Amino acid sequence: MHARLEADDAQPIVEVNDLLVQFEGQTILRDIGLSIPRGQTLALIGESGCGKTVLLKSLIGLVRPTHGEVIFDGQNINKLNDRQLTSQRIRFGFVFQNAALFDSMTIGQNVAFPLKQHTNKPLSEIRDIVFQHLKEVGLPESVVWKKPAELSGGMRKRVGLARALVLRPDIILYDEPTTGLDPIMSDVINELILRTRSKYPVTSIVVTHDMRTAQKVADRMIMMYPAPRLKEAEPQILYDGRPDEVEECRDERVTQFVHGEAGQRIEELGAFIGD
Ligand SMILES: Nc1ncnc2c1ncn2[C@@H]1O[C@H](COP(=O)(O)OP(=O)(O)OP(=O)(O)O)[C@@H](O)[C@H]1O
Repeated sequence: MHARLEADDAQPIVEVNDLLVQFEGQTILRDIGLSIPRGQTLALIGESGCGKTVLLKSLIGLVRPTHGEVIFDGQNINKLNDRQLTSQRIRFGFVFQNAALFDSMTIGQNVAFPLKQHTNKPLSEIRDIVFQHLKEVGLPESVVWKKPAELSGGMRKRVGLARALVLRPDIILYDEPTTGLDPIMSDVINELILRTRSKYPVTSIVVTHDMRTAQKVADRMIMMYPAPRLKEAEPQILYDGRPDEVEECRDERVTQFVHGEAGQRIEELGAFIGD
């Protein structure tokens, strides 16, 4: 039993092999190879439109690869039928950029929603789980009767995190968790990502444009580059390493991105400011 557990732990939770995704002949992802060990917190960075969301959607089977495969917990998700896919998808928790709460429901109903949809737990237990998770993300019990519109952006994000956690996911996908928040609330969210990881044995993928978030929460950082602008045979992942070692990367596309410098891009975009 013990040996089996060790073997399972050694197997990456996600493996992407030779992934190619094209839409109407346009290549968005090419030759992506990625192995994510269990428990890792991976920050995924890269400029707008480089394919981060398409990669996340590929991981959960919402985008079908043109070529290659995605293995989730030992199963090729591209070979699963709809029912099997749904049962795998509930092992993912999503924290969306805009929290994606149901406006017509109360906060309590929002957090309870996945439990009602996917479990047969009695209402009293659901209630307890909702209160416990609101507490974990630092929200008072009184928010349970409020509607999302009555909460600040930071509070809504925390409700989104509580909702993502109630089914005890194996993997959490955070989509730009700090976008639109002030620096203090951004740090609150970063702390919650870290605390979630230390409390639960969860694997996390954090899509972010915020270097402070990447450097604070992640064990590993990957920077993607838009496929159409790559040189032939160049890998699409330009950086794969520790966030705090990114300064040592020799590729100036990486360091410019990290420092927020336009570099060559201003010329490539054909931007014109009269001189
Ligand atoms: N279903 C689709 N059909 C056609 N093109 C698509 C589809 N989904 C995404 N794309 C294209 O794929 C490219 C990558 O989009 P994606 O949303 O993954 O970028 P991103 O890196 O997540 O950007 P952002 O940081 O702005 O969210 C874009 O050019 C987009 O227009």
